[in-house]
Formats: sequence, C-alpha cells, structure tokens
Amino acid sequence: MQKVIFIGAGSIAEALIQGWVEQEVVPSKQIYVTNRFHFERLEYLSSCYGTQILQDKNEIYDADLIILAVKPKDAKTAMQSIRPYISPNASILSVMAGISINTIENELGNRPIARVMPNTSATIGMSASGVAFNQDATVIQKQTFLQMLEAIGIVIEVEEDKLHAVTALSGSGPAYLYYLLEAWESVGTEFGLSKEDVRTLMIQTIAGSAAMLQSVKEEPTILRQKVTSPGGTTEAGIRALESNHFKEAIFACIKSAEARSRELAKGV
Ligand SMILES: NC(=O)C1=CN([C@@H]2O[C@H](COP(=O)(O)OP(=O)(O)OC[C@H]3O[C@@H](n4cnc5c(N)ncnc54)[C@H](OP(=O)(O)O)[C@@H]3O)[C@@H](O)[C@H]2O)C=CC1
Ligand SMILES: O=C(O)[C@@H]1CCC=N1
Repeated sequence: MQKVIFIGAGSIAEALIQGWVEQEVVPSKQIYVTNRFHFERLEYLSSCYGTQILQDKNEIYDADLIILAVKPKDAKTAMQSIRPYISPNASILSVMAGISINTIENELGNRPIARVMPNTSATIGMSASGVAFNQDATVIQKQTFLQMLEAIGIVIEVEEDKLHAVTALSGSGPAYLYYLLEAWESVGTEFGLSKEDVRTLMIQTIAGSAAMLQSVKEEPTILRQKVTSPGGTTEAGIRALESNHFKEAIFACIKSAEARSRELAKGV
C-alpha cells in the first residue's frame, strides 16, 4: 500500500495504526488521518506514530486505500464528504459496525471493499477480526487485505450477515473481559487483597486460560471439569453462577449486541 487514509481517527483507528506501524505493514509516513473537529487528536497521532495529517481533501485522490473508521451514525455524512475526491482505483476497508457493503457501494461506488470487524487488541497485534468482501475484490486484493489483518492478529472470513455476530462476540468482546476484571477487582478487594494484586492474579488467569485453550486443544467443558473438584470451591462458585443465571446473562449480552449491530445497519 502506497497511501492509506483514515477517515475517522478515534480509538479503533489508533489501534490499527499502532498495529500496522509496529508490524511494518505500512510505513507511518504513508498513513494520513483526518477527523471532523478534533484536530489535536491528529497531532497526537502524528507525534506518537509519525502519521501525516490530511490537509486538504484533494490529497485523497491518489490514495490506494481508504479506511472508514467513523461511528455508524456519522457514516453517510463522512462517505458523502469524500465521494467527490476518491479515485476509481482506491479500495475501501470499513470497520464501521453495522454499515453494510451495499450502503458503502451506494455512497462510494463499486470498487474493492473489505468490511472488517477488528477489536482494540489490534494495538498489540492480538486482534480477533472477521472480514467479508464485496464482489469487486479480486483474489489478489483479498490476499492483500488478509495480510494487513493478519499483521494485527487473527482473521476469519465470514458471510457478511455473520459480521453482526462477530461484532457482538469479538468486536465488543474485550469490553466484556475488562468488565469481568472490574468485578473481580471489586470482590477481591472486599477480601482485603489489594486491587493491584487481584489484577496481577486475574490477568494471568485470563492469559493462562486462553493459552491453555490454544495449546492443549481440549474442549472448554473438559478443561472446566479439570478445575472442578467434587464438593470443592469451583463447584460452589459455578453453582452460584448458575443460580444467578450466568448463561442467560451471557446470551442476553451477545444477543443484545448482535441486535444493536442490525439496528445500526438500518440507521436506527
Ligand atoms: N472501538 C472499538 O473497539 C471498535 C470500533 N469499531 C467501529 O469503528 C468505528 C469508530 O469507532 P471508534 O474508533 O471507537 O470511535 P471514535 O469516536 O473513537 O472515533 C470516531 C472518529 O471519527 C471522526 N469523525 C466523525 N465524523 C467524521 C467525518 N465526517 N469525517 C472525518 N472524521 C469523522 C471523529 O472525529 P471528531 O471527534 O472530530 O468528530 C472521531 O475521531 C465505529 O463505526 C465502530 O463501530 C469496530 C471495532 C472495534
Ligand atoms: O461498541 C461498538 O459499537 C463498537 C463495535 C465493536 C466494538 N465497539
């Protein structure tokens, strides 16, 4: 990629920029960023990562790749604002939740489009991303998109409709784990442990459990059974989760997020 332009320079844009710059996927001098009002943010990104600030929309014309990274509610205005300046040769990578490939084609014309759902762990090369392509993306262009996404973590290709579920699971997923850690810290400190000690223990517990799932290839149910001694502490804990409707809460969480992604697609 010679010239990459981010339309929207918020949280996920920073995660992608940091991942791509550190993994040397795109040299920082070839990455341009723009926002609507928040120009200090553009200066912050330049100072941290060496990215360029888009000074004039005419600079969009020779971009090879446009990254759409604005909130879904701002999607149409953002696309309409760049439409007169995009060259027919530019490809699009959109990370906007819910915004369909069809909507992007209607606004920006038929061209290669990757609709991607990454997560903020892209910052450290650990994103879990889903991607769907439009029909204009050639095999070579898909490979290029996939290489960019593999540089910031793992990626799976899915049918576009399944991106709503990917968004609810892995797109939002880091927030659920951070929320869990917040709860563990609250209860751990009730027992007199320091917040720092609880954090140290539980971050390693999350990392160790994830590494076990990746390396030993056993079902989560089996791994759970290996922790759960009959009549022991884990059994008591799991029973409390069940009586407090843990599974129902998780189902409600993912289904609400998936439904919200579908609403965003309709502009609700
Ligand atoms: N955060 C996350 O974990 C993830 C987010 N996403 C998706 O990424 C998108 C961005 O999310 P996030 O980074 O969190 O949002 P942020 O609010 O952090 O960033 C959005 C940015 O878009 C800019 N913007 C808005 N309108 C325009 C416009 N017309 N032209 C140029 N820039 C504009 C805003 O600038 P200003 O402040 O100046 O208005 C802001 O900096 C969303 O669609 C979200 O669904 C996908 C995966 C994960
Ligand atoms: O909360 C959101 O809408 C975005 C999409 C996935 C993560 N953040």
